[in-house]
Amino acid sequence: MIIGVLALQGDVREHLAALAECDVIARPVRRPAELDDVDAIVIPGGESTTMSKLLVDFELFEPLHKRIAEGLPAFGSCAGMIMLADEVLDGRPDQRSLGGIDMTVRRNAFGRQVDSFEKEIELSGVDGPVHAVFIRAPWVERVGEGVTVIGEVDGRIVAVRQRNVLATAFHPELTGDLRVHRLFVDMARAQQTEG
Ligand SMILES: NC(=O)CC[C@H](N)C(=O)O
Repeated sequence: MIIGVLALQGDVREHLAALAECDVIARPVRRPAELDDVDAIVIPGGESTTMSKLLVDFELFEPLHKRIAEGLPAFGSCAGMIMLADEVLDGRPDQRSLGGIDMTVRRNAFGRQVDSFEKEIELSGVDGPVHAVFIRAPWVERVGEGVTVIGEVDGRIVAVRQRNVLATAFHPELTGDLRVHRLFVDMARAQQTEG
C-alpha cells in the first residue's frame, strides 16, 4: 500500500517518518501524477491558507478534491483537518477546503500561537490515553449525521471520522506515538480489501 503525504507545506517529513514505521510505502505528493499512484493521502499540519493557495498553484486542488470525493482514504492533522472540512469558519476569504467530512471547523479556535498546549486525551479506536499536541488548533463546531466524534477536549470536538476520512485537531506526527497513524493505515487497508 502506498500512502502519500501532501508535500506542499507543513510537517511533511514527520508524517512520512511515522508512516514509514507502519509497514506502508510513504511518498511525498507534489504533482498530480504523484497523486495517481497513492492508495491514501495524509494532509499535514501547517497553515491551511497557504496550503489552499499552493494546492491551486500546483494544480492539485481539483484532482485531490475529486479523488477524496470518490473515496480516497484521507487523514488530516490540524491544518489538514481544516482542509478536510466541508465548511470552514474564520478562514481567509479566498481560502478553499477540499472537503470530505461533513463538518464545520473553526480555524485557530483554541487561540493564538501562545495558546498552544498539550494534553492527554482519550480517543475511541485507540487503547489508552494519547498525548495530544495542539498548535493554533481548530475545533469542530458541527458534525453531520455520518460523522463519528472520536475525541474531545473540554467539551470541544478535536477528532472525527467519516467513512474512511479521519481528522485530528492535534498533531500525532509530532509525538512518536504511531497509534493514530496505525488507525488510519487500518482504515485504508480495510477500504482496499473491500475493493
Ligand atoms: N498547527 C497547525 O496546523 C495550525 C493550523 C493553522 N492555524 C491553520 O489555520 O491552518
